[in-house]
Amino acid sequence: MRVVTGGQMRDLDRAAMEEYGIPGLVLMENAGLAVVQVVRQLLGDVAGKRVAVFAGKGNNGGDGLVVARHLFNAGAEVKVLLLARPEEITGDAAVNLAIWQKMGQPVYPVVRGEDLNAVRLFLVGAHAVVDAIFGTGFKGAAREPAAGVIDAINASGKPVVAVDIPSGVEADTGQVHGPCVRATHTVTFALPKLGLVQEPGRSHVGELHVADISIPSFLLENGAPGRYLVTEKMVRDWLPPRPAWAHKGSCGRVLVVAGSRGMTGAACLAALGAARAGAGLVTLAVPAELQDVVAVKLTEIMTVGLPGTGEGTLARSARNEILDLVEKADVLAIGPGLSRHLETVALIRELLPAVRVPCVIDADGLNALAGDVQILSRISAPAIITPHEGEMARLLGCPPGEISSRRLKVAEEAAGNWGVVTLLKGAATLIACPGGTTYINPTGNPGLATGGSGDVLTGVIAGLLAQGMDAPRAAAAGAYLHGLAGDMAAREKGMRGFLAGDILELLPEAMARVECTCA
Ligand SMILES: NC(=O)C1=CN([C@@H]2O[C@H](COP(=O)(O)OP(=O)(O)OC[C@H]3O[C@@H](n4cnc5c(N)ncnc54)[C@H](O)[C@@H]3O)[C@@H](O)[C@H]2O)[C@@H](O)CC1
Ligand SMILES: [K+]
Repeated sequence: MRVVTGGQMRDLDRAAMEEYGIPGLVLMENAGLAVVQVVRQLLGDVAGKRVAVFAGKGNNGGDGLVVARHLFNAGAEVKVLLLARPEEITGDAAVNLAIWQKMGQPVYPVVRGEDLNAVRLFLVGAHAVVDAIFGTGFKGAAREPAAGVIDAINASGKPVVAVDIPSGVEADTGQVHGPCVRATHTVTFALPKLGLVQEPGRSHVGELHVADISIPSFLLENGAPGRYLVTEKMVRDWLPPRPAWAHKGSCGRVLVVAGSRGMTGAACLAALGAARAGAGLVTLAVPAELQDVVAVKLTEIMTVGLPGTGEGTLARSARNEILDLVEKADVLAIGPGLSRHLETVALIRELLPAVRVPCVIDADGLNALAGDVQILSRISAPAIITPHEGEMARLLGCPPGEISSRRLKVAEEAAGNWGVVTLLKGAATLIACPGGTTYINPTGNPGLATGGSGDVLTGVIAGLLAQGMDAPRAAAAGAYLHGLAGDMAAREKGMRGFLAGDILELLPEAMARVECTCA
């Protein structure tokens, strides 16, 4: 499903109105009706229920006035609290305000500090709150009186249905710079906005509903490069079929180059991730002194010992042996637990430009490139990098704190500049592709912040690549399935304590769920 900025949504609204003649009032009416539907789901019969509708001075407030009218007609006791003077309301919102007033219904302006007492009083008796204060036109931090109203709504503990976006979230970034409504439900119109699927905005959304407001569907999903939320259906459609005549040689061979003394777990988890994702054959190559250790840990994975340094890391002299192994593989996954030993760093830097199969580069495979990141542009095969924010900061040579507020921009610039699929881990994981498409992954939970989780992801992506998926889809589907397995682990074992091994255990079930569910 496509995800848009506020500006892109305005363009779509405008196209619907100007090119197709759909009046703005019709869009606003449909928007309001969609919100009413969710309020009805929440309250059941609305007759006699008290609903506080907070309306701002823009079109989001206009939507709120439509909601108020329909709830009133259904018998609800509706209070409209207007965060503006009535004369400040213009356009379609003013039409809906006039209708409301002609129906003999009052509006309660909230424009001064002392009006907040009345707001708190209304909230005490309310069964539900409709937040139509700010929509896609909001930027920065809410000023008074909206700031105080938002705090009062949150303090009330009442269920809140946000109109289009919780007030206080910036639609384009998900940034929250001041007071922000914590919604139980958000009804967004036509397409999700970027701010609804990126933190910290995402945590304010509650249950997300995407409502049709009659914008022609071909305007919304035109298949052009853009930002897309990964859905279960997309992953199902992408997963390569496994034909009846499949044999292990036809399901892809993955070579995992990973591990160092003290970091054998990372190597094993990556190898198992590839196998669990369905790769036919997986070979794990580690420094020779570790081969016996990993061979004991792994039953289904083949192991190879490579020349090592005195510190138990891969030696520079391993280059040719690795390239020979790569020749026999369909995919290379490199990086988990390799260490930052100078010789190993040199090996990685020399090796990558010579690789001719699709590869996934993670962890120390990426750390090795810090300071010489242009090596990525010299990889001739499709490549996927999977940094977390710290690794990305190292690659870019900037402080780690500078990534989190502009994750989307960072990932998209990296993909464009380096010509590699860039999977930036975190909530939500982003997969930016050199072709201009970015996928946003909705699955996963904070429990995934556990050692080894990223190594499993590297393996899963490599396993999907080996089965014939292209790099963007393998990365996006890998993130989706890995997050889904994490969500299942959280449900089964509790979010705080599940381990990377639990993600591995649940991957087959996550894939089965995606493959079997009907559209
Ligand atoms: N035809 C359309 O464009 C449609 C728009 N719709 C609704 O309209 C919304 C967008 O409407 P608008 O563009 O009027 O914008 P908003 O309704 O989001 O209103 C923005 C208002 O808030 C003010 N504002 C911005 N930042 C502020 C801050 N930090 N503190 C205090 N005030 C601030 C602005 O000056 C502006 O008056 C959508 O979110 C959606 O709910 C829907 O009715 C569907 C159709
Ligand atoms: K809102």
